[in-house]
Amino acid sequence: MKTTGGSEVEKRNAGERAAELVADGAVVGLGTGSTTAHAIRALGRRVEDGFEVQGIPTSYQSADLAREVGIPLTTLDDAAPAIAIDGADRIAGFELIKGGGAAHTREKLVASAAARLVIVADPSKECETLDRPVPLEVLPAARRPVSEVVEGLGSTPDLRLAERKDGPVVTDNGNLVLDCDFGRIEEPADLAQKLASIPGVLEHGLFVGLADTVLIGTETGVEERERRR
Ligand SMILES: O=C[C@H](O)[C@H](O)[C@H](O)COP(=O)(O)O
Repeated sequence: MKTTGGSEVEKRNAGERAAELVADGAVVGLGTGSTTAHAIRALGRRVEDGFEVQGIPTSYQSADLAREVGIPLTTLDDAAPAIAIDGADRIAGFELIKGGGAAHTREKLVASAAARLVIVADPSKECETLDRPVPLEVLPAARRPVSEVVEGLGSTPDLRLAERKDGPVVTDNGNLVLDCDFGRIEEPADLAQKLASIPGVLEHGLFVGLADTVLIGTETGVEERERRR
């Protein structure tokens, strides 16, 4: 259920601008997805030019790409990111739905540890009110009980199926993903709290109060928004 409606130029403009925001010597959280990939490649080019950064990946995808472009990797055990760069599936102001690539658990961990979270996206991700299914990463043994609780909250959970294998998507952490459609989410903070309290839910894809900067790439440049604290 990836929602990658934007053009590569829009994504690249956002990603490359985010890479410019990284200071020499910084530890950077490396998000997942097609837009963040542009930021990782741009950071790799800066590293080739002598820039020193260390990346904390949020998935196999971002770790492999970082290695490919020469970004040294570290972990949250060893370093705290000054900045994290990540994509989003839906953006309403500074509130997000993430997890279209099933990476939202580690993405939220790294984003929460970072001093600044920069979101990169194309204009197709923007909306007035969050309105897409919210991914939940759930322990395999918790699929049925979690589904029942989520149904009680007014959603019909949908087990995410793999595209190139029979059966479900299995996350990088060995769990399942339930995509839960709540319609228009008028109170994301309230829903986030309810989802976080369900036993067996590792993490949900609502990111509330985490994003500091939103970079929307366009065909000709980047629109930048900074959250006032
Ligand atoms: O699990 C995946 C992530 O939350 C991605 O950051 C999100 O799906 C956006 O990906 P993309 O930039 O490819 O649209």
